[in-house]
Amino acid sequence: MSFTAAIIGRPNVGKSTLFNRLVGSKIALVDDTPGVTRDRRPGEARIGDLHFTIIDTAGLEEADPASLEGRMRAQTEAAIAEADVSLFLIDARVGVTPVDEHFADLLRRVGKPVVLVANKAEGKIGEDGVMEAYSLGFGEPVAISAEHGQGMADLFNALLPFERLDEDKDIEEEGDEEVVIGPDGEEIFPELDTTKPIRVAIVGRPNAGKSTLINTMLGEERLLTGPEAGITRDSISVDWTWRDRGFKLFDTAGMRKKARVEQKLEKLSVGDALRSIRFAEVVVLMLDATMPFEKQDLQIADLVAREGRALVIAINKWDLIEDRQKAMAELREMAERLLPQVRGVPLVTLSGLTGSGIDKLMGEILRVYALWNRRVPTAALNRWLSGVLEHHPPPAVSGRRIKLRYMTQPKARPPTFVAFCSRPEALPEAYTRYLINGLREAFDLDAVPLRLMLRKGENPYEDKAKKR
Ligand SMILES: Nc1nc2c(ncn2[C@@H]2O[C@H](COP(=O)(O)OP(=O)(O)OP(=O)(O)O)[C@@H](O)[C@H]2O)c(=O)[nH]1
Ligand SMILES: Nc1nc2c(ncn2[C@@H]2O[C@H](COP(=O)(O)OP(=O)(O)OP(=O)(O)O)[C@@H](O)[C@H]2O)c(=O)[nH]1
Repeated sequence: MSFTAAIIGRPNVGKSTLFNRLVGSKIALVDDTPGVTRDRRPGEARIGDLHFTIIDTAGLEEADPASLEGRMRAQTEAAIAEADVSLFLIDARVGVTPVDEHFADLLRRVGKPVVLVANKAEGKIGEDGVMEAYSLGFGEPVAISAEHGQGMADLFNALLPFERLDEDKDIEEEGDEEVVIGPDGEEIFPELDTTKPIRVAIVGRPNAGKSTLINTMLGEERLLTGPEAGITRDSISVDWTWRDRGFKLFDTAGMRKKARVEQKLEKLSVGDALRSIRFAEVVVLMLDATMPFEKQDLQIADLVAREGRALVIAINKWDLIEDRQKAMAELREMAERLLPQVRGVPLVTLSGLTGSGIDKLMGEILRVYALWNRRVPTAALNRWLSGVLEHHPPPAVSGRRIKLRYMTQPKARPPTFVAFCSRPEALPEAYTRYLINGLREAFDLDAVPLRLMLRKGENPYEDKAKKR
């Protein structure tokens, strides 16, 4: 399964040329006259074995910034809306122009992912333009030459995180199944399907010991020998059974280093981590006990929280630690201080080399998986809410009390709650945090990310109740 990218940029930056390069057949017109191609055009693009849909927005008349309104804006907005990511092209030979800046504003306002691309970067003339592109505020530009096919490997790496695995959709769509209402009005939630393998990604910095752990689990040198280059990425996972429960284990960097020799993998990119996180239901972040909580570890933990996956932190190479009690106290302190966004996340010490601690790790994986799938009955939720409102009601903002009326959990994976509120936009952030922490405590939902959404409105079930 693939994703959609939109090529965005002012006329003549080389959008059609890039489109042709990626789609591989000359179906888009290329011309020196600005505005030569027309309308939005989708094509099936390919870089290496990365397949995706690309939308070209070429062919919009040159307009001065003031009149970026109109056709150009409408086309661009439509393309951005359709796409998972925008390839924002500038002309490295010209540098950043006011029209580029207007496109940048537009993209920023929409707030969807942007990959900044400095085209026509072949040779020396483009160098200044590439540097200038940083000023647009979309991070490091990917320097390419669409005409000469340069920079395609970098573009590949920049787009890789957006590739959607087949599993992605399943993960997102499960957990909001229809809830059956029983004879007494109580909700009957679907049972957790224990026949389905639990998808576990093992992520961490190079050398943390991911491959060693998986090899020990599997009891064979499987990762070191396979998989060969060219195997589809979707199938890079290994099946494993632990105490009658099926697992699919996934180790990106360790496996892909062997699978993709063309890629620079000295350092684990955020894109790599994001891929495995998306694949997983439970993510095991593996730290090296001799140098825990480095910047990259924290970044990965943050990604896991943002993607809403269940997290277990595995402290590996525990066999090397002498004063374990002291080390554990320090690790707990660090986790609390450095990772407030994943409060309560389990820390498991182990040695992938000797195999000690693996049972403990598996136990925690099962525990957080169950929590992550947890459904709280609406009645219990609202009983809890009325207690909260009594003891610690929302504050008054600009002289008026904010009313919270009703709460429900429409989905799990991760547990996601909706609260109906008279003025959601005015409810202070601190109060939302208070509610989330309260939910954690009341329903034993520590250790997994929780989502709380505020909706404007009354209790949606009140009318029904009255009618009855
Ligand atoms: N030097 C150089 N020229 C390029 C490169 N890519 C595109 N061009 C040239 O730039 C001009 C414009 O390219 P197009 O692909 O038509 O640009 P566009 O952004 O689609 O333009 P509109 O259709 O006007 O929106 C053409 O003359 C291309 O040959 C490149 O990588 N290097
Ligand atoms: N003492 C000790 N060493 C370990 C342990 N686990 C792994 N190592 C060593 O750490 C080094 C890195 O292990 P790998 O399993 O290759 O690490 P990785 O995280 O898969 O690394 P990449 O493939 O580069 O991402 C190897 O030399 C292992 O022998 C452990 O539990 N204890």
